[in-house]
Amino acid sequence: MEQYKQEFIEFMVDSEVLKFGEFTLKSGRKSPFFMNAGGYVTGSQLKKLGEYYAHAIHDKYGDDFDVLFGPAYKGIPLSVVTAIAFSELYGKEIRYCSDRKEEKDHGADKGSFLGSKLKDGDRVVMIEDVTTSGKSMEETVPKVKGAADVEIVGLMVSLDRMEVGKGGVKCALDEVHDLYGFETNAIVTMKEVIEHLYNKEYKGKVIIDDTLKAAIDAYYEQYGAK
Ligand SMILES: O=P(O)(O)OC[C@H]1O[C@H](OP(=O)(O)OP(=O)(O)O)[C@H](O)[C@@H]1O
Ligand SMILES: O=C(O)c1cc(=O)[nH]c(=O)[nH]1
Repeated sequence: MEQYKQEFIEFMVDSEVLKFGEFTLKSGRKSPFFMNAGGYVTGSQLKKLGEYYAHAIHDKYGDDFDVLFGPAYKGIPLSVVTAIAFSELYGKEIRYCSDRKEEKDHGADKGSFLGSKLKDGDRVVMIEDVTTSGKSMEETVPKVKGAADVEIVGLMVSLDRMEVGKGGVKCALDEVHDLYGFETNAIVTMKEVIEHLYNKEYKGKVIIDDTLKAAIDAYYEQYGAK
């Protein structure tokens, strides 16, 4: 596994963003792990997070795009920190845009979006923390396409949870690709997280031990891509 992937996994652990326990997901699935991107809270964590995303996006999609779109809520800080990092690292001014979960009915920014207005001809990169079942993309892509005549270049998530989409067979990220025709990529996959943390000491502690690994395996029996 590449060095930056190992560093990113350790960054998630150090930032207490990668959690193990019992969590109910947006899709209703009950998962023994959860990546809480809302847990990046300090200036230096957010700066680093933006840099990881900017590198990954530049690597996969280049810089020929105009807007980073992050779905509410956690996509809002993700798109903001990545737009800052992109300008610092690559000297390219990318605008950020996000949707609102509730429509705003007053002020100069009424409507369902915040940040930059989407314009005809914009090339858009979608940015998310995770795609689990694809539900969020299913809700967001029509909103983005409905706002202007834009082209979605691709989606970047930080963790590919490697779960089936709503079709029940393919990985959700592949399903999103098939459905909408844009590329989907992740900084790291859950397989890489397990490879890096299972039965290995990190800062004096084994984070994924046999018991936790068994719970993760059972989860993948049910929800892993077939
Ligand atoms: O692929 P899916 O099954 O849709 O799951 C992934 C989505 O679920 C979470 O959003 P959520 O709305 O729960 O969180 P937030 O409001 O904290 O961003 C996450 O941020 C993704 O957007
Ligand atoms: O599917 C989800 O709701 C979900 C999974 C995850 O790992 N992190 C998150 O914020 N949401």
